[in-house]
Amino acid sequence: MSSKIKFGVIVFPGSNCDHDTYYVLKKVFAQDVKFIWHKESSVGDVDVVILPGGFSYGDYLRPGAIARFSPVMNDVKRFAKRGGKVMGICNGFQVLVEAGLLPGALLRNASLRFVCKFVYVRVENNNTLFTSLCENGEVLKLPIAHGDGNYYVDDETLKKLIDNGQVVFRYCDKNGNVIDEANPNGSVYNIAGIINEEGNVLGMMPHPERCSEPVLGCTDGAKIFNSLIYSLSLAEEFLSK
Ligand SMILES: NC(=O)CC[C@H](N)C(=O)O
Repeated sequence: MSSKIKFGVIVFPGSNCDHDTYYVLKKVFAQDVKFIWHKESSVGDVDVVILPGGFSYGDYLRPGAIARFSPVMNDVKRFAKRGGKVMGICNGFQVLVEAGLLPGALLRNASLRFVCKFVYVRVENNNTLFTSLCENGEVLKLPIAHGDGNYYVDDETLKKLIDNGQVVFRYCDKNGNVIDEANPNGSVYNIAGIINEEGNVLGMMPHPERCSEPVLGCTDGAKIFNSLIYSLSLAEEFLSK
C-alpha cells in the first residue's frame, strides 16, 4: 500500500474537534492532512473531506443550519456529487443533514440534556468504505458528546435507509442488543450513523477521533479510520495497475 490518503478537515467558526481530527489522522494514522477554512471556495486536491465536531456558529438557530451556507459547502457538495468521500462527525453530521447531503434531521436529545459518555454501537453494514475492516454485528465502544443527536427521519425514508443498507451504526448495549435503554438521545431506530445511497458520504454522532489510541482508553474509533484508509488505498492500488 503506497501513497498517503489526502484528508481535508473543514474548520467552521465554532468547530472544536478539528484539531483532534487533524492530530489523529496525521500522528496516529500518518496520513496527509490539511485544514480547510470554511470561507475557501474549494476543498482543493483531497481524497476525503471531514466535517468535524463542534458548535459551528454556536449552534445558533439549529446545529449546522448556518454552517451549511459557508462558502466551502458549495464545493463540498460538488466534491460529494462526483464521488468524493465525505465524513461528518457529530456537528459534521448535523451540517451534512442541513446541507441535504444526508436525509433526515438531528433534533434535540429526547432528555433535553447534553449527553457526554461512552456508548456502544453495532455495525449494521460492513460493506462500506468506512466499515470494511469491521464485522457485521460487531460492537464498537465510542464516545458521544452532543445536545442534538436525536436522529429523525420519516417512516418511508427510514424503510429506504434500512432496505438499502444505509443504516451503518445503531446504538446497542455492550452485547450488541439494540434496545431502548441503550439509546442515548431518542434516535429513531437507534440510529447512530448513516451513509448516502451512493456510499461516499457518512454521518455519525459518535466521535471516532476521540478513541483511536490506547492513551485515550479505547481504540475502537481506529477501526473506522483504518477501514477508510484501507479501502481507499486498495482502490488506488487497483487503479494504478
Ligand atoms: N460534539 C459535537 O460535535 C457537538 C455537536 C452539537 N453541536 C451538539 O451539541 O449537538
